[in-house]
Amino acid sequence: MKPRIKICCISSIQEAKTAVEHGASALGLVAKMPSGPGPIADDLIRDIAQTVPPPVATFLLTSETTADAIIAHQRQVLTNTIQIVDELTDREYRKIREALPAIKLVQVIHVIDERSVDEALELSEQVDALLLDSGNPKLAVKELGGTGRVHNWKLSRQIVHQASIPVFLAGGLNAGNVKEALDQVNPFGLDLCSSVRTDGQLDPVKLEAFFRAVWG
Ligand SMILES: O=C(O)c1ccccc1NCC(=O)[C@H](O)[C@H](O)COP(=O)(O)O
Repeated sequence: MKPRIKICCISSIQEAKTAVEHGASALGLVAKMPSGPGPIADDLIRDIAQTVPPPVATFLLTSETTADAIIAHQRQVLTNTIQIVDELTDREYRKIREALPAIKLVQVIHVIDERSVDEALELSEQVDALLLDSGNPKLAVKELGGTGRVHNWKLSRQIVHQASIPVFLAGGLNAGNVKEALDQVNPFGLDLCSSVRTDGQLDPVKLEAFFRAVWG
């Protein structure tokens, strides 16, 4: 099956249109974060999400860590998917589902060591998909994505093989390494931000090269 491609860090209606025209099946809209190149204002997330045609998914990337705050955040921006980039400290996934039954939930796992595999498999029971990324939530200034770094794909491969829900691979993917990533990890989808940008703007030439590298 052809891997789905999610283009993240979308920062304007025009970038959303460009990514969809190239074949993106999901767009990432990054809200306030402790670090990283992608955040935009909630009003802009809402404006962009409203222009995206079905069946393209709109992911709100939220750094909120409680169910109540995440529910309130989605209600401000009205995306059809929530990507939780940090730990949901109260583990109240069910509360989010009850409040927002039509909204899909994606949990990010920052793949660091063997414990990340256990964490991923445990949380896979609670959400619709996992996204494996290369951040580090333990740093004084948390890194929750957009690092441009790859992580240990052997661990990601274990998660993909053992989880019973779709898994996206993220972290430092580019046109030059994506074939190897697909061979090693075999994810349902790919997610990327840094490598398809030039001076912070989505670059159609880099986007084209990435899609060509994946789909031929
Ligand atoms: O880009 C950011 O600023 C960011 C900050 C915090 C969480 C997520 C963020 N970006 C969104 C993504 O999910 C990226 O696509 C993902 O981390 C991969 O990024 P990259 O390694 O740059 O391709």
